[in-house]
Amino acid sequence: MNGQPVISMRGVTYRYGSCVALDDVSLTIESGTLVALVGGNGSGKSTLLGILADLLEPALGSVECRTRRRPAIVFQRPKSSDELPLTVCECVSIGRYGPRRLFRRLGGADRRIVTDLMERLEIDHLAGRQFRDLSGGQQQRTLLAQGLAQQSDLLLLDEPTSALDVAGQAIVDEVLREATAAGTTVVHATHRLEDAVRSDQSVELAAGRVVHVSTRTDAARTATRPLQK
Ligand SMILES: Nc1ncnc2c1ncn2[C@@H]1O[C@H](COP(=O)(O)OP(=O)(O)OP(=O)(O)O)[C@@H](O)[C@H]1O
Repeated sequence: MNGQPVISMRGVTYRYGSCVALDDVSLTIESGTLVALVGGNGSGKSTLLGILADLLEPALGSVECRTRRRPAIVFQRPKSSDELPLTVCECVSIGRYGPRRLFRRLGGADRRIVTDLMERLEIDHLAGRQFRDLSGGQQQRTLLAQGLAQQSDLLLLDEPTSALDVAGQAIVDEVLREATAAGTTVVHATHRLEDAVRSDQSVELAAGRVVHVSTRTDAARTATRPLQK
């Protein structure tokens, strides 16, 4: 099903009180692609992720999300992260509890998924450490593993590599590529130009509006169209 439109947004506007965070945004995202949301501080990237995650309700416009599962969203730094006494392994395991299965016990298959992801993101040696005691980059890899553990077909990431060193970025790039190759659609907000260049589609926001979209073909990335008024 790769290449099918999985998200269609039409004329989406979102306001925080009098602040217009998204202004008449239209966007189509295909399944199995890596999409970068780029733009300066306050341009609307996190708000757009919140809309895609169905956490925020647009004031105007429509959002059609043809995913089979609930989207997985990974925030930069959840507010609870300094309070909850969770180990890295427990933190990743949270991704295996669906909304209605909070009190079920994890089975062997769940534990294997958690272990594999910790190995893949090279945090397995930190499994027993407290999440709140980790460095920023180690926390980001743990939260990404938690998002991937949900095995959603739509993964939404808010600046997943902002605290990572070069080796960590390479690991995450590879893991995200594997995820899209397996059919997962990944949308990530980023300030890094190289993330945008490596993505299949790059969506640039400024003051809540989409000002440019570019897509990458196998041969090269081509600027397709300046968007909107
Ligand atoms: N909870 C909120 N209450 C009021 N205004 C908000 C709130 N969250 C965001 N905004 C405003 O909405 C606009 C878009 O913010 P958003 O966080 O989506 O931008 P961003 O591109 O993710 O920024 P950054 O790169 O700094 O993370 C900004 O003007 C911001 O001040």
